[in-house]
Amino acid sequence: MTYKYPSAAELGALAASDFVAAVGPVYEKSPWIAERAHAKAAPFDSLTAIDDALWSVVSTASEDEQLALLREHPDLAGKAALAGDLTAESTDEQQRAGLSALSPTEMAEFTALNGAYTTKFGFPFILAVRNASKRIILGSFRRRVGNARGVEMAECLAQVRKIAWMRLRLLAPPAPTGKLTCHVLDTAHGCPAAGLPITLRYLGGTASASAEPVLIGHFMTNSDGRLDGPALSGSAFEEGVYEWVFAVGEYFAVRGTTASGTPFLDQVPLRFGIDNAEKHYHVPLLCSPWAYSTYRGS
Ligand SMILES: NC(=O)N[C@H]1NC(=O)NC1=O
Repeated sequence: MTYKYPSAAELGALAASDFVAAVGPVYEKSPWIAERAHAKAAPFDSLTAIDDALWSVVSTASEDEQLALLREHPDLAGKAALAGDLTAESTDEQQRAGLSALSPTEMAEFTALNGAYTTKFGFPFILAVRNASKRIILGSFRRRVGNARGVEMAECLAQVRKIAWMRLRLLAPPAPTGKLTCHVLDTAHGCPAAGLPITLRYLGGTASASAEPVLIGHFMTNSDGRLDGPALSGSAFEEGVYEWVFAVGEYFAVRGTTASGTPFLDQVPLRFGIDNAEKHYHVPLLCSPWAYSTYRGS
């Protein structure tokens, strides 16, 4: 597999002006951060090393500089966004979160919250929204506007670092190493659920995704209650929202556990988010004809 992107080490070895041109935008309209990090600690051999060096500049900057950094951020669904006046990075993030398609009621709430928040704290509300949904964003906004200023200053700086990390990863995407697996256990009989049909669909890139689901495949658990291999791995495994549908009713009907022709648990849908496709996500299901539970396994 070939990448059109530089490796993290190539990015970290760039001369000062090229480094600032490439990495500068990860902190919104604040290239001084990349400049100082390069002067202090280049070259860097990994994205983590770049992230640490950038953050060390931000965390040791004066309070005035930190405030200036926060104030470079555009409001979420604010005037700049409406006027199409955002940086390329912010445009992408706000669009992916569905903020460019708000209903009039949602828009009115964002406008009111943006006003109340900025009046109270003197800087804009900041949240890393790339993989968030508008409901999650609004929930966080309503809660955080009630916080004390010191708490919000620290939270906004932490969010700014998250935004920078997500932007950094887009500059030099890591080789895909993650995978998705599952395991079904029959808690009515105390054994693996063998021969249980499962469907997997991809619902889109963000938690607000409402695009047509994409069928990834139909699977059947083996004698150990697992799939024979990962349902997704490598470059096919993308961040976003997925849904398993477990045919629990059919499984118990075939085993004769369900007396009635209308099982209580029929299909069990399980919608889950992947926010780091470099990781292994193991999604087990424990089920009986009457109950189920799940967790993020390993
Ligand atoms: N205000 C604010 O949080 N802005 C941003 N957050 C984000 O992820 N992209 C932005 O533009």
